[in-house]
Amino acid sequence: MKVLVTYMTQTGNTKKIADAIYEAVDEDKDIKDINEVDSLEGYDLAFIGFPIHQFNAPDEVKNFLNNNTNGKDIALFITHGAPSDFDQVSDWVSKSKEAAKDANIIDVFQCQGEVSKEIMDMLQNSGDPQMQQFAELVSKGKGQPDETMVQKAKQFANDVLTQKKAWTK
Ligand SMILES: Cc1cc2nc3c(=O)[nH]c(=O)nc-3n(C[C@H](O)[C@H](O)[C@H](O)COP(=O)(O)O)c2cc1C
Repeated sequence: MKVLVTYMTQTGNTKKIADAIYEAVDEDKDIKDINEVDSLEGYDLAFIGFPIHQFNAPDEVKNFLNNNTNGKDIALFITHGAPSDFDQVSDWVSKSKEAAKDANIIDVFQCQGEVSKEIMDMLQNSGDPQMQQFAELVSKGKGQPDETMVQKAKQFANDVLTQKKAWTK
């Protein structure tokens, strides 16, 4: 089986999870920035990771999912500034999955990722109480994804592979 791990990252959080997944995969495997991937041809399974931007997958990721995942077995991994159990996270995940609606999405991993200082400053200085409240919420994610999350991501990768193998038997 040939496996691809591909990701978009700006500050390294999603790449940290990508590296953990790649390490856990005990198959013929590649890891690539999403900008280096032209298609999923030749891969039996792709793990596709990205951060949430403005409550959704970034446009370039949505385009990639729309254009490349039709009929493919994929698993998504998503990082965001909010805590994992924040009630809006499931909405953001659903919206992201919508962009890959013609894929077979085996599973989705999501976790908190520390928000860059630039974004924190922007939220704090916005003058918008809702944004400032959000800044307070995401400030608790300093140091995420941590080692516990890295281990969870590895477990996720193993579980996805087990499911994929069960189907292709
Ligand atoms: C432009 C921008 C928009 C963001 N919007 C959200 C958001 O809507 N919800 C959220 O929880 N985090 C948001 N974040 C935080 C990132 O999703 C989070 O820090 C993520 O882990 C960054 O991943 P990366 O280091 O791989 O780029 C945003 C970050 C940026 C830069």
